[in-house]
Amino acid sequence: MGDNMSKVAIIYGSTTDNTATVAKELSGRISGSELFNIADGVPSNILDFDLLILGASTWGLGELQDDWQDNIGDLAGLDLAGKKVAFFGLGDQEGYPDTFCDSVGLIKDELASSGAEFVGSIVKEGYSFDESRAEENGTLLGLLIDEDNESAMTDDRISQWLESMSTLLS
Ligand SMILES: Cc1cc2nc3c(=O)[nH]c(=O)nc-3n(C[C@H](O)[C@H](O)[C@H](O)COP(=O)(O)O)c2cc1C
Repeated sequence: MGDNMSKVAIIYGSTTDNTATVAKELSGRISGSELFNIADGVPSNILDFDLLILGASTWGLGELQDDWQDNIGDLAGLDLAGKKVAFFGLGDQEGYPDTFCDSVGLIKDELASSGAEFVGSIVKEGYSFDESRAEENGTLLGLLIDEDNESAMTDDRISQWLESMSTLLS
């Protein structure tokens, strides 16, 4: 690993472990990345990282996962100028087709004036939801995973997303 490699933090919030599982998978596939649970608060060394990969599930009807809800204000209060931020979200397209992975869009909105540059959007292909705050103009704001209905697609979705991120991760 060279000195120029981006330092990557993966920060997740997860209620029933699905987002945690994907976060761990990403962490295993992004060499040198560090993994944090937002339930422990915003990492004290967060400003040491170049790329923050933020992962959240969606609860209620389009609501932010609880641990993110408790801590998003602290993250949004930081100056993230010069940082890149990417997203992944866990949701249920069949049960919640109008709020699929909304948490991703909610976190992005909270960070709108943080100075961060948002990266990791990907073409929407092969999903079956109606509406999502994680979608902007036909593009997905990040990696969206549906463990409830399409767990067999998770591995490929992760691989395709990491491939699209490869220049940022090298
Ligand atoms: C009560 C309840 C509400 C939910 N609301 C949404 C929702 O609005 N949008 C969505 O995409 N998924 C929703 N889900 C699905 C979860 O986000 C999904 O199961 C996810 O994988 C959970 O991830 P976690 O275990 O990391 O918390 C809901 C699930 C439950 C049980």
